[in-house]
Amino acid sequence: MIRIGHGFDVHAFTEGRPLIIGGLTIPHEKGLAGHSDADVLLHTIADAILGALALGDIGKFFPDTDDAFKDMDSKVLLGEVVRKMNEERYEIGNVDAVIMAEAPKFRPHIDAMRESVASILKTQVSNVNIKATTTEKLGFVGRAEGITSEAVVLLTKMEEY
Ligand SMILES: Nc1ccn([C@@H]2O[C@H](COP(=O)(O)O)[C@@H](O)[C@H]2O)c(=O)n1
Ligand SMILES: C[C@@]1(CO)OP(=O)(O)OP(=O)(O)OC[C@H]1O
Repeated sequence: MIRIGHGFDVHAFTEGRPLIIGGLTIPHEKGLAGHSDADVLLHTIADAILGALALGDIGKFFPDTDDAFKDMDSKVLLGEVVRKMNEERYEIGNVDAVIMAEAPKFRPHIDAMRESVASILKTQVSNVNIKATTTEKLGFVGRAEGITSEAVVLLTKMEEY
């Protein structure tokens, strides 16, 4: 049994916060605004997994009106979604994600990001692909107002012994 899910998220740039993407702090002059640490990539992957399981979205489980999730580490958030996925007896088949940002350049960080995401997802690095693109200076991403990300995940049913 396999299930597919799609995730999408956007966060605006802001001064005075670190840029945290894929669980890593990426050197940049601005970070992202959010109720949590605003890790747009991990939120996207969490939403894709919840989508595949028809469980809704991250706002349902981690409302941005709840102080408990203020400045939350999104590695914990995604870890909790992975726990729900395993509870439903599913595991990651593969993930393919894209980060859309005018800057910074993510390519030097992609391998470390894949390791970080794979470890949270409890899967092999070869099951995680992360891409980056600009939007050729078009739109809010092109004006460097924020970062957006999309992902698709395939989940596979765990073998029963
Ligand atoms: N924030 C980004 C954006 C892009 N890259 C890498 O550059 C390649 C070319 O991007 P274009 O948007 O000009 O097509 C892209 O394929 C990525 O490898 C990046 O690292 N960080
Ligand atoms: C993660 C949560 C909760 O702290 O906050 P944000 O960092 O604002 O992220 P978003 O992707 O807008 O939605 C999910 C929120 O509930």
